[in-house]
Amino acid sequence: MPRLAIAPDVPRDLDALDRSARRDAIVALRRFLLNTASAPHPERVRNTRDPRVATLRLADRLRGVVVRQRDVYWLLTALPDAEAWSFAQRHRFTVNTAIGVAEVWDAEALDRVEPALRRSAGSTGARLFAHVCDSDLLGLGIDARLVPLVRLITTDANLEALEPLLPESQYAPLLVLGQGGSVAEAWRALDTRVAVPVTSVDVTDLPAALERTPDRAVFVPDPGTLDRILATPHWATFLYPTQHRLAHRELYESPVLVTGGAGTGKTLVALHRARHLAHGGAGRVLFLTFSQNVAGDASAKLDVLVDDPEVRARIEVGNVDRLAHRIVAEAEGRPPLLVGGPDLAALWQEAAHITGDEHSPAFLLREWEQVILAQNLCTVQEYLAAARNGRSVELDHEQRTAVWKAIEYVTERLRASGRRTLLQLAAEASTLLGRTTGDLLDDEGPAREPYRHIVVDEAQDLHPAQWRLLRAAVPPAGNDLFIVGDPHQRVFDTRVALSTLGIKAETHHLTISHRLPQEILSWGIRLRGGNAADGLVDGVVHLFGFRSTHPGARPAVREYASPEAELAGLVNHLREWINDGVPAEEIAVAARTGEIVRGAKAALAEARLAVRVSTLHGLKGLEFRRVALVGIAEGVVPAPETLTPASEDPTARAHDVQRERGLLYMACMRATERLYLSYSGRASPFLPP
Ligand SMILES: Nc1ncnc2c1ncn2[C@@H]1O[C@H](COP(=O)(O)OP(=O)(O)OP(=O)(O)O)[C@@H](O)[C@H]1O
Repeated sequence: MPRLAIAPDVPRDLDALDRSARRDAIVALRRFLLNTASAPHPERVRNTRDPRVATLRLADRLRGVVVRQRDVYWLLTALPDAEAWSFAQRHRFTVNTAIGVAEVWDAEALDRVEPALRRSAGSTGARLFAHVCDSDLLGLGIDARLVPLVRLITTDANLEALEPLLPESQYAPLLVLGQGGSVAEAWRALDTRVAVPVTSVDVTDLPAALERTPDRAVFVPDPGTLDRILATPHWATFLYPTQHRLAHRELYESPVLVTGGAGTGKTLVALHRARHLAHGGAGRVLFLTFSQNVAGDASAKLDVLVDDPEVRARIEVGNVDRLAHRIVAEAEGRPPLLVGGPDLAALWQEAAHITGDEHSPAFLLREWEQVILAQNLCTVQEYLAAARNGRSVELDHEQRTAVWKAIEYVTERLRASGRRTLLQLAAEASTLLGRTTGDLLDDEGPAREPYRHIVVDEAQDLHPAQWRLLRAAVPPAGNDLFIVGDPHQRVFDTRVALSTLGIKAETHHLTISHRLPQEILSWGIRLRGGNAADGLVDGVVHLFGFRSTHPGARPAVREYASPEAELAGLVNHLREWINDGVPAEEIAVAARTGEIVRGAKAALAEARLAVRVSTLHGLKGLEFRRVALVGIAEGVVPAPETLTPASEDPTARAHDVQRERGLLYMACMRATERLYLSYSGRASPFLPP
């Protein structure tokens, strides 16, 4: 039986066909897989650079190009006859000598650029790779036939022009060396191309190389798998090498933390990891994300990703608040009551008052959440002795006693009315779990298994009380916690290093955004300030090396004379987008305040533009082709009422400003294609000049 591996271009090529040609091609591929009498036969092509190349006739005037070795056929593309023959003649195929991945070369194009490179090299003695010896190039897997060409490269521009002609496993190390990086740095770049680590490489074994190249080749064991691959998006089948390596490792001895900039595929890695763990069958998998909104999105993606209903049933999707709610409800026999925002605010007002208004309600709330609940301090003695990390205003013994009294006032009132906050619920739930054998974790009945694996998305915004709950919800063992997050996109007030909570995680970092065009990404980095962010990791996470795979349009920033003119401008802009052919459901509009959101909703409803409108927070974890952010004005972003007065606590204020900046940055980073921002009056101070 032939074994078929398909490249990511194949589903795209078939999608571009008319219906009947597509259907014929799929039927032909099914026959090929089943090796029936009517299956297409490999047909030799004259004058190929690689004798293993052949074509398969898939439909009328349509051919698939395959590279064949032993029983394996690597289907690269499906094209009209003449184009398929030309593709087959132009390309050659190799196995990278350093990392063992399969490589595709447009050899004809490389032959064509050689004379130009030789001419430009003749006019200067400068050589971009003069500082690198041949053995280092060869050691990095640079193809022996490419080395003479590399020696002709004189400038960065020469090298950049070669990018589209080279396999990424060749270009990535050359780029680093060309920019003056060391051989060790070039190795690190090459490492991003490794999905399956290898100890020794047999360059003659293409089938083995394909197994190590999951972004370029996926084996199709049966027609059912073929149908699934053709029916699902690229991300469901073809993970990029680092993503694949992270998601598919058999065993992580300790918890894992994957950080990375916006659109680097963290959520996709987390979803693939959940599938991998559920397939392993060692026990239930809990996939947690921050809000119910995003949980719905994750659940839909898992439905696409996991076709076996039994495996899918092992993965539960939720958010941490729901988990806490459920555990407390089950233990207490009824759903817990939550306190509403205005009632809680009133209680903090009263608490500030009874302690002589020495501290503002906001100060007391922060002290409660960031010191007391964060460290699970239960008595005044514990509080008096506790470290107050991140709080810059010193409190002496007497002041701490007064603050404790104020906090006790609020917690007593809550207790008396039987109400709790979500963080209290999380703390309560972890205490309850500590006393059970895990039966509180089960929806369906008592005495079932606790979770065996927890996968956490959007981890940057979890509070220590919530982390303690997650730690209690999964027994410490291999593959217990798989965590992904981006501290630069934090939108709440938590900046906790996992190690301080007893979660010693192995960390990994993703740097390539597959969502954002480079122009939006670069502009966003300027908005964010480019500086490091803390939280999750020990130390800080940098934006260094964060880049995109593709170019695009620069963000459009528009100033208007009045809020009314701004909304009229929004309507016009959205009409242009719709006229460009962008479906309304792929457009999002967002603003910082509920009032501006309401204004935008009314204006868009009147203009009959049915696009999604939300707060900036409401965009968390989502993505849209086009994003419009309105009211990005001074006095609105940052929202003044969320900022601690500098006179009260300058550190808290700096954190508040950074959180608001992170919120706007996160919202900008949702756009896959176009970003539009507008304001009336003066621009938000966060907008880069
Ligand atoms: N392997 C892949 N195949 C196809 N598309 C991908 C792949 N990886 C990432 N992408 C693209 O990048 C987008 C972002 O992926 P994802 O949502 O997982 O990123 P993220 O790092 O979680 O982003 P954020 O932190 O901003 O929420 C995907 O929706 C998809 O468009």
